[in-house]
Amino acid sequence: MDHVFIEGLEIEALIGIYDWERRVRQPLLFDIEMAFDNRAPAASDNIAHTLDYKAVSNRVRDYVSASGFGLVETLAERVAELVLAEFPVQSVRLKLSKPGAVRGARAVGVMIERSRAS
Ligand SMILES: Nc1nc2c(c(=O)[nH]1)N=C([C@H](O)[C@@H](O)CO)CN2
Repeated sequence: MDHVFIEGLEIEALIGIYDWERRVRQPLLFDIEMAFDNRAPAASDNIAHTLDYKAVSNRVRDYVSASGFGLVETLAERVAELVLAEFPVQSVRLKLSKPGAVRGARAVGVMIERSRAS
């Protein structure tokens, strides 16, 4: 299966379980891989036939910027649900990184993969 991907999408959000984290926005990084058959857009050279990575990026940015969850698990799940519900992808693999959250680690976070119920 082909994929369309978005790598290193940086979005600031309210995220975290500690009191101080409820008062400041923190940077998050999203890597998103979406299963999508690219043969139709390749044949037509028409953006209308693609899974438009810019449209997905804008939608994810709007959602994440307005969110305020405690756990990265919750946010990752909601973003995967949104992508599956609003875009014609078979499945989505999502890595959510929270840079600088743990001293000594470049980033921490979660990776999930979700498929459309068939
Ligand atoms: N599995 C998780 N562990 C932790 C989370 C989380 O969202 N998922 N969150 C925190 C704190 O918010 C942390 O990021 C602050 O540095 C701790 N562990």
